[in-house]
Amino acid sequence: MSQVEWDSDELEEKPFNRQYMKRLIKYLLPYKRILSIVVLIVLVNMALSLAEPLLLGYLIDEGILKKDFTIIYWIGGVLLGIRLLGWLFGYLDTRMINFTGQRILFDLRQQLFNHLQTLSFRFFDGRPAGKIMSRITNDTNAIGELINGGLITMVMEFTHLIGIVAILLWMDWKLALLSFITMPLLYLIIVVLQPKIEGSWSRSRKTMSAINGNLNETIQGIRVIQAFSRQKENNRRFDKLNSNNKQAFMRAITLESTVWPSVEMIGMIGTCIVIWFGAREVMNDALTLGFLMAFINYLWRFWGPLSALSKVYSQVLSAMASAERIFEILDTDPEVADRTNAKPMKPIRGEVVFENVGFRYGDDKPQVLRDVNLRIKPGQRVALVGPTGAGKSTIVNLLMRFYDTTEGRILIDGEDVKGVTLDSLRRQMGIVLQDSFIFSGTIEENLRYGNEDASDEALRRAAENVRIDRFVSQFADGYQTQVEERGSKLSVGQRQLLAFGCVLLSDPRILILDEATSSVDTETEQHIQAALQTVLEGRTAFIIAHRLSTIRDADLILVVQNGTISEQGTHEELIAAGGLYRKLYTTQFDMQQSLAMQTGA
Ligand SMILES: Nc1ncnc2c1ncn2[C@@H]1O[C@H](COP(=O)(O)OP(=O)(O)OP(=O)(O)O)[C@@H](O)[C@H]1O
Repeated sequence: MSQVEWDSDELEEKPFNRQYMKRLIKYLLPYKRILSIVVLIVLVNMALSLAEPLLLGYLIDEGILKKDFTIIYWIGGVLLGIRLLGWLFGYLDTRMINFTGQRILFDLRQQLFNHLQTLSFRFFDGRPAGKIMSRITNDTNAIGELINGGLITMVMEFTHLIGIVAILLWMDWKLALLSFITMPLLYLIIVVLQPKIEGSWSRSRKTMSAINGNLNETIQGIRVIQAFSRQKENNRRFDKLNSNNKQAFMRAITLESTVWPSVEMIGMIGTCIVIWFGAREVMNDALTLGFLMAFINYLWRFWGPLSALSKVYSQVLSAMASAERIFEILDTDPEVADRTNAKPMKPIRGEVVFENVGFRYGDDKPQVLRDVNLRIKPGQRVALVGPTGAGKSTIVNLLMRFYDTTEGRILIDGEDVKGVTLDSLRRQMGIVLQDSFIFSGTIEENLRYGNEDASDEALRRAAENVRIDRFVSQFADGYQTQVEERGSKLSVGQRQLLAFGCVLLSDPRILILDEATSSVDTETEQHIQAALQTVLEGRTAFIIAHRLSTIRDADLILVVQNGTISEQGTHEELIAAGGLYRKLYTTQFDMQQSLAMQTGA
């Protein structure tokens, strides 16, 4: 599978690829019965509609010219019947194909979503969330459109075209060939201009997605925009994008409005040749009037399928681009996955050992950790400190098995984490990130995120222990209050407390905590610290600490520097050692002192 570009502008069309088409057709197989019925109905409908001009010719020759009203009534009735049947078949077809198309879309989207959730962090690194989302929505839609409309149009219009050509040749091959004289001209117009039209539609769509991207960024960043008074500059940028879109659209529509009328014009030349030649034949009694009318009627029907097919073709090409992107996701295997002989992790006591652990985020990326050796006893409270980018988060990422070590191994209670099932391991571990993620739903649902079956009593106790009961009771709906995605209804401190509550309820044996850097008011800070003491009790804990004052009583402090543990010990030991920790501590301490003096606290 080719490497699909994620950062650059994604191509909207790709050449026809038989392999992708075969894979796409596999999604149709479970519905082959219903699809065969659809195709059958389409073909019957097409045959009925193709009979119309012949019936019309018969009506003229045998009914009108011979003044036979029985034939006129009969043919009129049959034509009406054909249209009625056509309407009924069309209705059935549309329903069936839309139903099947939606089922296939449903299957594809579900498969993608399920697969996406199994993918490792490395997949998401460097792949913008917006683009992943667009793959699941836009790209599946493009494929859905092809199935819904495209494939049936293709079958229908192709048989229509073949049917028309066959009937024309059968009726009078010389006259048919004469009317095809203009074909090369037509071919030239379609081949040269149609890609240009598609190109300009594609530009129009691209400019539209630029508008969407800009809108998205503006809404997400509205606070920063207003804070920096950037509205004017933003308006200018948006204005440019907006007029790009307008121009692209106008060009597309101008081209489109010239091509099809010219195609019809050329078609008319063919028809005129038939009229000039055919009329003479009718006058010489070599052809009947009804025959000529039927022939011309078929000629007029020729352009519809041609235009529909050229549109379907570009639909196929854009579905190829979508298929490539979708299959790239489906073909990516999760890097961190259960080994075939993985066993469930026993109930964890909490001993953690790092043995010569080394790590890099990618083969072409620099070494981030090297020779990390640690031995943590069950229940120990470990603090990780060090400059930004030193590797603290990486250490906990490895412990959670978000990534696998590239060198060395990590043992929990003597078990190599790579040898146990991910589910059994992660269920016994908990993590609270700096920016606690709140899912849309109620506060209770968020609390239960790690343990849906917790009793109401346990929920209440956890909430009290982390002191969220106080602010929750102020909401009219209490624990049933709906919180929005990313928890914008809650303050930073409240979100952190909620995340603690969730972790407490899921009762992990090893807890990882990325201490919030954002400052909260002193009272919330005290709440957080008190809640933290409860949450940490009886668990092995790793705390990535930014405020060194909060970790003075940690059992072990690890100083991470350039991907290695440069110092380790208790606060007193490290201060006495006079290394980096002492430097960091005294700098922070001095800063706090001077801040306190300035604010008069
Ligand atoms: N997903 C990633 N892909 C590639 N490189 C990464 C990734 N995450 C982190 N890094 C790199 O690994 C190094 C260590 O990063 P890490 O996040 O572990 O540092 P940290 O000590 O936690 O920093 P901070 O205190 O700022 O959070 C950095 O140089 C960073 O650029």
